[in-house]
Amino acid sequence: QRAAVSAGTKLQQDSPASGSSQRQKKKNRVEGKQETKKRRFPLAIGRRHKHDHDELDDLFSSRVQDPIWVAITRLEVTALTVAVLMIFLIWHVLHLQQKAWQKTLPPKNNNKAKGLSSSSFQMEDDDFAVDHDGHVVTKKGLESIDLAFSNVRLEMATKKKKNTDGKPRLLLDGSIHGRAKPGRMLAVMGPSGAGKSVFVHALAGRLKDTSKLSLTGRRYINGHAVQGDSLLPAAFVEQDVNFFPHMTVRETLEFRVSLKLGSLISTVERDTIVTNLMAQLGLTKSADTIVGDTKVRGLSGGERKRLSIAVEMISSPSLLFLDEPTSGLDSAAAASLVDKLRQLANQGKTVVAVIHQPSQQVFSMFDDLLLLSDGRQMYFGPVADARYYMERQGYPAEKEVGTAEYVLECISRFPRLSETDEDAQKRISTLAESSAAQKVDLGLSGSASSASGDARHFQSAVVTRYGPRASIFKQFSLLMKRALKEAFRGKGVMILKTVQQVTVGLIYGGIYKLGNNQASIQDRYGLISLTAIGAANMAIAAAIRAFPKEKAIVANEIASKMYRTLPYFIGKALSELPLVAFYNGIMMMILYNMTGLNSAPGKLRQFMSVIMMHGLAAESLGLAIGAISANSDVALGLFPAVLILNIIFDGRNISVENTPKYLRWISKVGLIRWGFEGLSLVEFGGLTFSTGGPRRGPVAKTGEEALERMGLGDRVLSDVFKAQATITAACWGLSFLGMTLTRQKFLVMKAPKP
Ligand SMILES: Nc1ncnc2c1ncn2[C@@H]1O[C@H](COP(=O)(O)OP(=O)(O)OP(=O)(O)O)[C@@H](O)[C@H]1O
Repeated sequence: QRAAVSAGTKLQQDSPASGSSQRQKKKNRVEGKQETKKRRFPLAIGRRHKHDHDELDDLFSSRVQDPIWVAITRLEVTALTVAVLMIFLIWHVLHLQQKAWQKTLPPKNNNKAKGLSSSSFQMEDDDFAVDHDGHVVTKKGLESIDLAFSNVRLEMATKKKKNTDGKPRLLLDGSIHGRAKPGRMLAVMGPSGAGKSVFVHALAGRLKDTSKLSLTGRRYINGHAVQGDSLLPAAFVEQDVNFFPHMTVRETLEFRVSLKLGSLISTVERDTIVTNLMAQLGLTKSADTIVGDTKVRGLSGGERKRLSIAVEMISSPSLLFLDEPTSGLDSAAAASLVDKLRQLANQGKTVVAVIHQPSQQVFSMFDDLLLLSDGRQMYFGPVADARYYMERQGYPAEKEVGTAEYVLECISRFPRLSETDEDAQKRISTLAESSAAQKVDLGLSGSASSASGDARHFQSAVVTRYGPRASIFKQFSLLMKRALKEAFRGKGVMILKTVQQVTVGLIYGGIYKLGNNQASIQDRYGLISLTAIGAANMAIAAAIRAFPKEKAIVANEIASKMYRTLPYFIGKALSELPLVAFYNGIMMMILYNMTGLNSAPGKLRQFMSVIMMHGLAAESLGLAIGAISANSDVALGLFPAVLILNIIFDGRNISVENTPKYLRWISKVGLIRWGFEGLSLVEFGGLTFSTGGPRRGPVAKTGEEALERMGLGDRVLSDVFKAQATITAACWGLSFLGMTLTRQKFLVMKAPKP
């Protein structure tokens, strides 16, 4: 304000006609108002017709000398206001979610801790109890689960084509029946493509819902029929489990325990649970090793599998499904892993695992066996009886082989020695018929056949009913911390991106030497355009490459109700900010110092602000593409089209007038255009050019004239910031929507038609 008043007075004093005629006074008043306006809106430097260049320079110097003005410029005020508004908005949205979350919690009076101490404690809750060893156990009679199943049938609709009749394909034929008991391990085995994986997913209620598949069958828990709900109260260890690669084993477990058990436990209790889990699954030695992935060295294959079991054991499920837990492991590692499963079973847990080509040692650790071939059941019963059963069916072993190898050979669709193709098919059909006729005690209680009210009983006893136990704010803080750790620990990626930015900056810096002749106008536009395209390209590509993989992990975590989409997404978006600022800042500093960009006071700050907002908008667009795409291939496929559209409509390559009307909106949302315009306004604002040197088009003496020629005469920098903020916000919204809409849904097992 002081600067405005003094500059206004100065203008009045400097005016040659001050106090002479009324008309002149009026003119002075108008000019004074315009000047005041310019002082209030210093970012409106692109308005060439509103001021002349020298006055702007004077005004700038006077402001720069004023410490208050230096400290609080419109740019900082705008940034601060936006930041405060965003924090308020985020807080408000999280608060609303927190309220909704609280409604889903069990009544408070059941949620209490007893006799808490660091070494010995017990907590009680509707569904959980934490015992004195720090193990979390489920309650309500589900300490053990006896799971029976019958008539499991999975159909896939097919289209009628030349060589198909359009009949549905049977992936599981409806003959499958059996039982997994507490304290026992059931192995599901069969040749490749037999339907083992789809069967365990269907049984656990984890088969991804698609319109093509329909699933029927019956499941019973402890003798009671499960109705309707697809997800069983069980842990499921997928074949390929992805973790955040830069987190250590301990951090991964701490993160999950904190989210799953939230306010039920203190930090000391959390640590006890994590220590016990690591000891139980033989991970203590690797506690501080990062998990790693195909690119980052970390845990061994066996350790990673054991970690994936450990994270599932957090809520101490009584029933555990595993899809090929030994695949990719050598025989010693496979035996060690199955031994850990054996120990869990010995504690009373029910274990169901798909096992592919086990060694005899691994095979003999299982109690029961379900054999499948071509979606049909070949055998269900104790492992110990399998060999005798096959021999009784008339298929004796042709040579000295272990039972695992022998039974797999019996159910192979390929001919055995001295068999024709027809014989092989007949063998499979005979075994399928015999097994369908096998009597299996499903352990049904009297009420089992009724549409059981008890079904509700076990649905209510699982972690899935209430969702995450950590409050929304706790979820947000844990997720934000994880995202920041991931971002800053990926040193390889950080170094690579930094080198990339420095290299590109040095290439531009080595080539562009901007003088002040007429040719330099074109050079400036060229450099600015390349900078805007390069920064957008790097940020979008990086987000597209990294996000779909992360989305797959997050989708699983959200499906297991560890946390909600919103706190994850806000944490993710905010954690990106520091690195986006860092990478774009490096590039801008190099260009600013090497190419001779406009170095008037305050310009560097404006360059930095525009390029950082540009990087943020590009990163958000990358996130949005990743979020709406089914996988990284789709996202990478969309990338060139999105980038090309952004480049075409960057404001230089096609005029608005010649753009088809229905495409004009693209230029409004094209982030490269706004990046280009923002950098141009900062660069050209206040420049003067000599009239010499080669040129294209008419002479432009000032930066404002050059801007006018590019059609940017009326543009102001605040328009650019508004557009960049809007694009960022819209992309965040789209990403959130994409993540919510592409959330995993599971196929419900319906009762078979009578
Ligand atoms: N979501 C799905 N939609 C359609 N078909 C599917 C789906 N999932 C699996 N299939 C088909 O079902 C059959 C059985 O697949 P599944 O993955 O269960 O076999 P598998 O016995 O586990 O084999 P492998 O040991 O090789 O993993 C395969 O022919 C597969 O193409």
